[in-house]
Amino acid sequence: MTWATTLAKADGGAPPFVRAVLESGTSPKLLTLVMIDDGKRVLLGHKKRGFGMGYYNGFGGKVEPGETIRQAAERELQEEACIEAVDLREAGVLVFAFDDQPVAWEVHVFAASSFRGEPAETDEMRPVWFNHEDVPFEQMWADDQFWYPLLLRRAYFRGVFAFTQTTQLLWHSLTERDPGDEGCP
Ligand SMILES: Nc1nc2c([nH]c(=O)n2[C@H]2C[C@H](O)[C@@H](COP(=O)(O)OP(=O)(O)OP(=O)(O)O)O2)c(=O)[nH]1
Repeated sequence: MTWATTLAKADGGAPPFVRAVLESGTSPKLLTLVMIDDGKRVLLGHKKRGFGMGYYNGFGGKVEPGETIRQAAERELQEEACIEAVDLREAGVLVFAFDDQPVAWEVHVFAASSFRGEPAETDEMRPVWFNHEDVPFEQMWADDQFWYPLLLRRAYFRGVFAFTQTTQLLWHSLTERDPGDEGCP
């Protein structure tokens, strides 16, 4: 997570708990998030249970043992929205540090513009299309408003976000990157 540590030192520096968790040597918890964006509208799910309940979000969840991050993204999209992405691409990576958790969350964001199947409501999500200009940020995670513009213009992004009380955003640092560029941000 070298890039995350570098970002944590940028923009005035993250709260100390962020650097502590990033430099602890403990592997982050890996999660996925799939955004369906047809160029004019995004497909979001209204989360019915669990972490982030009540928020609109893309589809995703924890990476299970034995699967790749991409396989996890495909599985979660099928499980939560009943669809299969046709042109799934890596869109960015978000690292979340919470002041009450010993490990960081590393969320791998994927995007697709087309899919097979018909989005359907599941136990976890109720799918709803939103025009780009109507994305309901007031009913979404507080960090989303910062990286959505990059997602929608298909710029690869990396960000580090610090939360307290689970949902209150304290600090963030975000960078736009070329996915093939492995140098420092
Ligand atoms: N947009 C956005 N998504 C986030 C943020 N934080 C965060 O965990 N997510 C995403 C990543 C995952 O897709 C999802 C959380 O995963 P989850 O708890 O639903 O995982 P899961 O489906 O494996 O869990 P479960 O229902 O089996 O318990 O929320 C955030 O700040 N913004």
